[in-house]
Amino acid sequence: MNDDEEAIRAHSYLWNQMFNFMSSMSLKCAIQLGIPDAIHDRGRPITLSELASALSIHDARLGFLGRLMRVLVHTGLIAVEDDPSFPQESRYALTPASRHLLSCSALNLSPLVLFVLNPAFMESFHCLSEWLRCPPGTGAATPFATNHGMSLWEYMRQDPGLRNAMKEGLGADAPWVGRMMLEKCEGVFDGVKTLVDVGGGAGELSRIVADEFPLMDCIVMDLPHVVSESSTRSKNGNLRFVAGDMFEAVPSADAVLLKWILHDWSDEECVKILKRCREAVSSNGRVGKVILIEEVMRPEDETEHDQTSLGRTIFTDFLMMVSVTGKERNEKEWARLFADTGFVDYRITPLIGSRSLIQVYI
Ligand SMILES: C[S@@+](CC[C@H](N)C(=O)[O-])C[C@H]1O[C@@H](n2cnc3c(N)ncnc32)[C@H](O)[C@@H]1O
Ligand SMILES: O=c1cc(-c2ccc(O)cc2)oc2c(O)c(O)ccc12
Repeated sequence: MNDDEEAIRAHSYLWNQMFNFMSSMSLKCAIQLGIPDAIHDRGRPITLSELASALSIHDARLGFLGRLMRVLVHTGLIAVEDDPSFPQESRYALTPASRHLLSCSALNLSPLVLFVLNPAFMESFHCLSEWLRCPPGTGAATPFATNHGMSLWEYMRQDPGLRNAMKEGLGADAPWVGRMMLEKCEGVFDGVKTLVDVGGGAGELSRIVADEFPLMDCIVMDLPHVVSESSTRSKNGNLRFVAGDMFEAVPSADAVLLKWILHDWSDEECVKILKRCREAVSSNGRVGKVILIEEVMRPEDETEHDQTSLGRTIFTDFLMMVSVTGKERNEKEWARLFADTGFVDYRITPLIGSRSLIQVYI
């Protein structure tokens, strides 16, 4: 490769990196407009004018919509099919990726996309360099707090929109996690008469467990402003919500469930939470366990291009650094946390890629 060719390649790489945010933004716009659902509802590939009419977009904006569609085709979210009988008009079709944005999809990722791409997180990335430059002992705990003057949790208390987006975004995988938990972790709820889902949000995962085990008493514990908005019901009435602070106390139970909780917190904070969980499952003579749904980062997540996790865990770890005080952890880091809290053993069951269920024993 000569110098000119190398410079062209280098520039092209940089242009792509610079414009990467437009892939995310056009994805968000496609979800907000309901483009995947409109294509799906038509039952066949859709023309631009049909799409505009399905989305209630005025004819005067047809050209703009066409340019958005060109970006979505370019990024691979939408496919374009040319029908020989209508050579003038392209028809847009779903791809495997956009099928997972459909509201009828069991694995609908749209709520998580809308949550992650909310302005409160995105603005915080502008404060990353300022935050990194802070001398030790100065500055806010996170770039989010540098930007907003408060932690994500304080921000959530006063922003019902973001609170709801978090509930919907992180709760969306509950049907899938629930199914995996029951299929891949046989016996995980054997002997569990009382379960507490700590930081359980809307209680979607607990509802699935409660419906599967009608005799189990399922308690979702979350902060007061979250619980006061929760109305999820189980078929058998064995699901209830309690307000509490996991740093203070966790209700006594045979098992404590934490899904996407500990990755929000630093090691020191996790030890405090796990101590409260340990007390909950060992109180009143119980010999219970703690069940975590978390990423267990594997060596290959940091090196190889594995479609199931690569990038995802590196990026969720980065998001945890920017938005909260947490991080994604590998097995050694998890084992150290459990030992530091006085747990004697643990068992990891991979659910998909690095997303795992960890049973921690007292
Ligand atoms: C990342 S979300 C996970 C929600 C849910 N487990 C899920 O997977 O959908 C974290 C949850 O922890 C809750 N939370 C934060 N601080 C808490 C505290 N001190 N005590 C109890 N819950 C807390 C939040 O309100 C939020 O619902
Ligand atoms: O934006 C996120 C994403 C996650 C998340 C969801 C699913 C995974 O497999 C890994 C990470 O978790 C988050 C979270 O806990 C939080 O407090 C804010 C944002 C996100």
